[in-house]
Amino acid sequence: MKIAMANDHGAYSYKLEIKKMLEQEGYTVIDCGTNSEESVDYPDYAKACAEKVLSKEADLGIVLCGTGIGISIAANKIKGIRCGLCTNTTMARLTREHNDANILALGQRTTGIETCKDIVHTFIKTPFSNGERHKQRIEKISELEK
Ligand SMILES: O=C(CO)[C@H](O)[C@H](O)[C@H](O)COP(=O)(O)O
Repeated sequence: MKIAMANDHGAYSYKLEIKKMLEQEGYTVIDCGTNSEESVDYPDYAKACAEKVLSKEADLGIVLCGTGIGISIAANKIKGIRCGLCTNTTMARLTREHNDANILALGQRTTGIETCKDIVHTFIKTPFSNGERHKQRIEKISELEK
């Protein structure tokens, strides 16, 4: 599985730690930056990750900023992206099962690293439930993009 990752300066160290974990587990990580703690604008990195997911170069994406809020708002502006900001594993499971989220958002300043690692594992291992009611709702989200 290929996973695109992108972050702003507020989540650089979490990106490195989660990227290392995923690579050690055999996942391919496409690192869309940023790669320092120099201040940057999170929408640029949300876009970079979203492009990898939409082009299918990556199966899923993970975006990180201080809270996960800014970068998830930006990612969700991009047509075809369903980005779920998660602070626990139940949210991670349900955003895959119910929303078929294709990008996970995490916050370095708000969520502990061990929790984030558990969230990442749950997110990438949980399939969409394929439930009819969920498909219908996701179709309605797509309608909102038109
Ligand atoms: O978008 C955010 C707030 O919801 C993120 O936490 C950003 O990382 C944050 O705004 C960056 O703030 P900074 O003061 O420029 O480090």
